Amino acid sequence: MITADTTHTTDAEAPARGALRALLPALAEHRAMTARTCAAALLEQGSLVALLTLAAHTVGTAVLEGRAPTAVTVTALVALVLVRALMTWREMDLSHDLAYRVLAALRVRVFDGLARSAPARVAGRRSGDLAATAMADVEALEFFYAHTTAQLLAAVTMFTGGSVVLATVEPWLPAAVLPVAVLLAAAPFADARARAARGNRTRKAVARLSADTVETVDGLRDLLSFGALTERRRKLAERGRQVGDAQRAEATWEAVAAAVRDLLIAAAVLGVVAAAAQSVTSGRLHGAWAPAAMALALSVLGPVAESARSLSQAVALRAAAARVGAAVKAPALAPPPAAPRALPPGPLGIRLHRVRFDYGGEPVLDGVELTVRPGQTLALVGASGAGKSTCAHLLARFWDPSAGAVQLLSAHGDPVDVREVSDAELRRAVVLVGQETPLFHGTLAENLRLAAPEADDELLATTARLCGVGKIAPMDTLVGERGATLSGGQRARVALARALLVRPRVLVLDESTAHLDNAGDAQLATALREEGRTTIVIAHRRATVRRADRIAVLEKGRITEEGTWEELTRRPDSALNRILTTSPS
Ligand SMILES: Nc1ncnc2c1ncn2[C@@H]1O[C@H](COP(=O)(O)OP(=O)(O)OP(=O)(O)O)[C@@H](O)[C@H]1O
Repeated sequence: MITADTTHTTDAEAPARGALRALLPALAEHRAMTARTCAAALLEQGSLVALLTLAAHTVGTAVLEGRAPTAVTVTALVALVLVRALMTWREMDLSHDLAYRVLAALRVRVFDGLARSAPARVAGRRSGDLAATAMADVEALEFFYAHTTAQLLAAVTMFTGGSVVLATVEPWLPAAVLPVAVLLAAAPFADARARAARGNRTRKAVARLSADTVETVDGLRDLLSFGALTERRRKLAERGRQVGDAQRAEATWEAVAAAVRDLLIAAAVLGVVAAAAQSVTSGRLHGAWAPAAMALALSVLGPVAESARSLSQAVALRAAAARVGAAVKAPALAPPPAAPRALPPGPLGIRLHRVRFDYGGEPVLDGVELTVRPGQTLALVGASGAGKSTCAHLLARFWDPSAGAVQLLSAHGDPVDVREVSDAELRRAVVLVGQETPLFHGTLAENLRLAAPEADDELLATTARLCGVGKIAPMDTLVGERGATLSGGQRARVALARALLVRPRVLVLDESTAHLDNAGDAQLATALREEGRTTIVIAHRRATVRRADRIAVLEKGRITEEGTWEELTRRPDSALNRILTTSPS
């Protein structure tokens, strides 16, 4: 059973808290680099804190005591400036390097997740939406990996160290900065739910815009011929506005949060100034420490505020993190066997045994019983929506039946459940060719070799000739994205040749020749028959059905009729005759 995709939250809903935490283990795979990044962040922040504090103390001493700074002090200040500059570069370089490495691995995992759950889960979702998860969401997480963890660690360390120094100078000075630091640190979590929900709204809006844009580009020809471009443009503009509105709402709240942060820091610095002034006037503190304490407070609170801002932004990324996490963890809908069984050698037959299947609602297949002997060609016939393609997808094990079994039969009739066969062996044994088999941007030869990269030029040429691909264009011709430079019939020929290169023992043709004219269909049928493999042909064309050794009719989720063309067409009231009345010749 295939259920609807549940990885998405509604617009207003905040995604689960754990979504961001789940991103952390990816850093563990780059422990050494994470440690170097943290060290660089510590040195970057530490050098600035030391520089500002020492400079303020030096100026205070110069003003109050009329003493010029010593050579050691000047050297220390210059050294701190250099360290700060060096570490700013180093920290940025390392944190981005780390983030890009993590993202590169994450992109592969998202792709693996999509591949694992394809096509069942993918079928229910729009390609633009999937592209948004694979690209935009992963990209958005760059901020989390490059600007959050190391900086937060360094900010906490600097603040703790700075508080200790302040306490050494004057025991109650930290009292002015501590409450502010706590408030700054708590702020991102105070409205985390609302912030995550706002982030979710933005990501949803971006995903919808992406899905509509991809659909528009794909369907440009039809939109143009129906004169529907203006309406589509209006829809895209509306989607763009929705993205803008969602982003504006985020920016507005971010601006308010920034103002509150600045206010808190200013209050803390004023508190430190007041406390230091009090201590200086009462004689407990040397006057030079007043500006130094102020500089110290400011320089340790700055990174805390910056980390609070980063955390706030990271909270808004929960939606992206949740979508990426769901894609990475997507379970396999056709899980691999624990102990794979080898397929018997020789020709393979097929048996669908009491197969039931549904897409989450009413059963599409409800006890299908069908056997195809090794080497036989069977035409599977049925009205539109009867479940023929679903049978084909079960045979290719895109997904598994909810009851019953899909089996491959040895020449002696011994069955092997496709669930027991390794993915690699099954892909070599059973090949499905659909009506809209996509071609990829590249040459004809590259498209043919997709399924059999090891195929040599001779085999390639023979197969291409067999399927009439040789007449289309030279093998090094670029076919354009999705085979856009080829006609429907030419694409069908390439798709069939590509399938034959695998030398499958079972070939499932789902309306694969529907784009061909009758002569082309007949020529390909001859080419395929010569190969002598077991074939299931799903077709509406009368001539294609007629050529099969046997014909099975699928109705109401079951095989209701089976026999040869002569047997089934002899009876005027047969289901086949009924279906063929509305089929092309
Ligand atoms: N991914 C899917 N999710 C939900 N329902 C689906 C999905 N794919 C197919 N269906 C439904 O399952 C039923 C059988 O579809 P299927 O494509 O197997 O029919 P078919 O006999 O191949 O039709 P056609 O001859 O028009 O290609 C239809 O009602 C269809 O709407």
